[in-house]
Amino acid sequence: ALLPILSYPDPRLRTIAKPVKEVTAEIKTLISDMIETMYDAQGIGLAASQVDRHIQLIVMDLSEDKNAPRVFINPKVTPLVEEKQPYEEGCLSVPDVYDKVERPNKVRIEALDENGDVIDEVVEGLLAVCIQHEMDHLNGVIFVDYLSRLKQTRARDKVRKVLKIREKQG
Ligand SMILES: O=C(O)C[C@@H](Cc1ccccc1)C(=O)SCC(=O)c1ccccc1
Ligand SMILES: [Zn+2]
Repeated sequence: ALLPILSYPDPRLRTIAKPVKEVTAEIKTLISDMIETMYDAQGIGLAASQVDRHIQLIVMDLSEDKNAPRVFINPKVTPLVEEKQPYEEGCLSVPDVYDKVERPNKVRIEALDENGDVIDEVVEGLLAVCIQHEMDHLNGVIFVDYLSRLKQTRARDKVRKVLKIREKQG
């Protein structure tokens, strides 16, 4: 089922997500709903925080054909390089706002997948950028927090406009 995505600056987006204790049937349903919602919103990632579920769960799909979803449960991300690179980021909770954010572009991901199996990978490039963006969501951080006050104000105004237009479209 499609889930509503919280929009910036909704305070619920600031909630700190709790670890997942057990991958229950309910969580498996949430995982498939999040994947469906991510594709519908044309995203490459989605954190449970964005659908108002405050558990440490991320879904991502960077594939061309949108047919290779990845699930990360209780993820831990460790930067492997000091140097930060800028990348033009967007966010499904801040629609139509894109801006450069500097992040390390090589990280280690330790997590569990949807079967409870261990994931321990070194990733670079967009995958590294995206997993850090999603991890931020689980810690109540939104990419606009890294931008200037002026850009944050513009982002708020932009989201308000986009939501009004979407409401009219029904
Ligand atoms: O809000 C989210 O977490 C999803 C977000 C993930 C993300 C995209 C790009 C850089 C960092 C994190 C999106 O999917 S935004 C929409 C999108 O598909 C996209 C935007 C910019 C570059 C590449 C993809
Ligand atoms: Zn986001």
